[in-house]
Amino acid sequence: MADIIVVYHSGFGHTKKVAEHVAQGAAAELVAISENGELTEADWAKLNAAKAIVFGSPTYMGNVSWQFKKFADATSRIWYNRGWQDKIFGGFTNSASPVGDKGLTLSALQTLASQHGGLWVSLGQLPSNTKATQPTDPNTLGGSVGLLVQSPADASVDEIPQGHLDTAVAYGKRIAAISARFSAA
Ligand SMILES: Cc1cc2nc3c(=O)[nH]c(=O)nc-3n(C[C@H](O)[C@H](O)[C@H](O)COP(=O)(O)O)c2cc1C
Repeated sequence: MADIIVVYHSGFGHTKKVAEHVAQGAAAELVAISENGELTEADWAKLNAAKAIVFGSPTYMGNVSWQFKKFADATSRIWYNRGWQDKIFGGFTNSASPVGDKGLTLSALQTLASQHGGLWVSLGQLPSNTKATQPTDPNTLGGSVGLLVQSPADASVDEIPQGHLDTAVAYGKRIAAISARFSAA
């Protein structure tokens, strides 16, 4: 099984695209939360065996999607048994507005990781925030807690700004590098 799992929900494909880029950077396996907010038993086994878990959700109405929340609540038995204690965690969200209350979603992801006794990986990248900033630059949304991505409301899945996707790959690489440091020799 893969050392790193990116578990995500995506209603319309944009967050899936972000998840694919995080997974590319982390050499991770993707696990999709279904439209009913569920995982297969095989997927749960992958999460339980992973060294690192990366949570991904679109921001819907200023928080995670209900499907992601259903998944989060379904981890309560694992929480009780401390099944994910001391795993590495990261998280990302994607939404239409540059801000769009994405911070609340990231905070929910970080809190979920913390409830499980996890070690949270911040974004670890400087913001691109000068007048000269271009859409191809990294971290133009200035995230720090985790990865923020904007998919403008009229953007197709193929129109997510490249800089945001590059930032996703870099975040995945950081999670993999930190995970490797925590691996038993
Ligand atoms: C029910 C719903 C609520 C949304 N709420 C927000 C929001 O609070 N902030 C925001 O910036 N975008 C919001 N959006 C836009 C989505 O975050 C955006 O379209 C995102 O790319 C969807 O990702 P997905 O294709 O993975 O589902 C909302 C969209 C939907 C369908």
